[in-house]
Amino acid sequence: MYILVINAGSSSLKYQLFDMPSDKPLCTGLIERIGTNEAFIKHKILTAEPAQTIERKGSIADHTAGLQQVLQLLLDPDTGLIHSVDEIKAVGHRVVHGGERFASATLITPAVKETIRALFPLAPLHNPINYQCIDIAEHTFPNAQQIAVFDTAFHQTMPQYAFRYALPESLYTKDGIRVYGFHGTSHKYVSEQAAVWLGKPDAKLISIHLGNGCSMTAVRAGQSIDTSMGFSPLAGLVMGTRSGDVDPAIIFHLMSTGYSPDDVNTLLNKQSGMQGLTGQSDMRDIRKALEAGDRAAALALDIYAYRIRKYIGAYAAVLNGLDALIFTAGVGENDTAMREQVCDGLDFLNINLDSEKNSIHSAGIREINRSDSAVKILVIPTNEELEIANQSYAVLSAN
Ligand SMILES: Nc1ncnc2c1ncn2[C@@H]1O[C@H](COP(=O)(O)OP(=O)(O)O)[C@@H](O)[C@H]1O
Ligand SMILES: CC(=O)OP(=O)(O)O
Ligand SMILES: [Mg+2]
Repeated sequence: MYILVINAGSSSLKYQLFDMPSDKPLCTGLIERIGTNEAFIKHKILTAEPAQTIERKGSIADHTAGLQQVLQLLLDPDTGLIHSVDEIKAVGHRVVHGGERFASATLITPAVKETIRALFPLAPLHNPINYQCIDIAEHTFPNAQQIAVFDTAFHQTMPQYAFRYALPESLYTKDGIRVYGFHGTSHKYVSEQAAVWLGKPDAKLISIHLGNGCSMTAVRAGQSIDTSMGFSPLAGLVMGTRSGDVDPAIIFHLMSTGYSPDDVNTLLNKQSGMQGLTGQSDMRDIRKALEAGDRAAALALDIYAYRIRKYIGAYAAVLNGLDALIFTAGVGENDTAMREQVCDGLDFLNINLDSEKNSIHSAGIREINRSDSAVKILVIPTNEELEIANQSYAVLSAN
């Protein structure tokens, strides 16, 4: 059975076509820098021998335009993997915010769509895009089942003392103001891989997802017990364009100087983080700036790494011990220097990185700690699409 998975992030769209239940990927693709004139699509056909890659560069205005190009590639008379839309039996969608309603994946009904829409204000960079992708997929594949897999679901195991803010109770009970946490599909996937790698189902883990959005999760025995994003994906670590943690009083101060609520929202979500500190949000560009001697880039990288180290300390305390740190997502998997900087000076926690192992790139799971390090340091490529395909298949099997 063919399941198409659509993973729309804030600036990218990733997709994979799987033959389920064998987990076999037939094609995989990525669109990056959506919303710019330098967008590009990389579409890899894995059934060809050797694998064939089709690349296109140019302007892609938004996720809708991007997804339409993906559908053309899938249905292309020469290189397409499907000849009729009905070959795809289900479409699994990443949906970032599921509120408290969804602790697991679900079939998309009009009521589910309405809930996703009601959560737009809480995930303004994500839920509207996820909703658009669902609309397009329903239209393009009218006979396929549509399934939503939520970033928030994995974090529904957090204890109340971790997910509640110190605010009047009615703001939680009536208005749903609490920590939800995000990137749950990725944290779940890599923490399960780590537990298998360690041979320890009850492992104490800190999962560090560093993409455009960045978050960390403390995982004990396969369950999320705390996470760095909060009510929205704006809290916690320094990100590509998001500030992460700031003193809320800054917001009132800005508003007293003439910022509107919308201005502050745009400032913190789109003009802050690495973008605000350096003028660029993509870590590869920031690394180039650093090489060229840019002092703002050096400081921004220090702030980015320092924030991660603070959360490692906090989560080691919350877990009362630590078996492994996991680095994942674009920056976590690829940025050797950032992993080195994060782990430097954590030897009191028995976290000891091996610089040589850290600098070797290879596919699959890698252990980059010294052999005498009590805490393992793992690089685990995330695969949110595979996790979404598996959860979607499970939903279909149960219905
Ligand atoms: N080789 C690399 N070195 C450093 N950063 C990288 C590298 N490859 C990708 N990245 C960074 O990873 C980030 C994107 O990560 P990704 O997980 O794809 O994000 P998202 O899913 O949020 O779009 C970008 O900041 C990009 O610069
Ligand atoms: C929730 C979130 O921040 O997602 P992304 O990293 O894909 O923007
Ligand atoms: Mg992502």
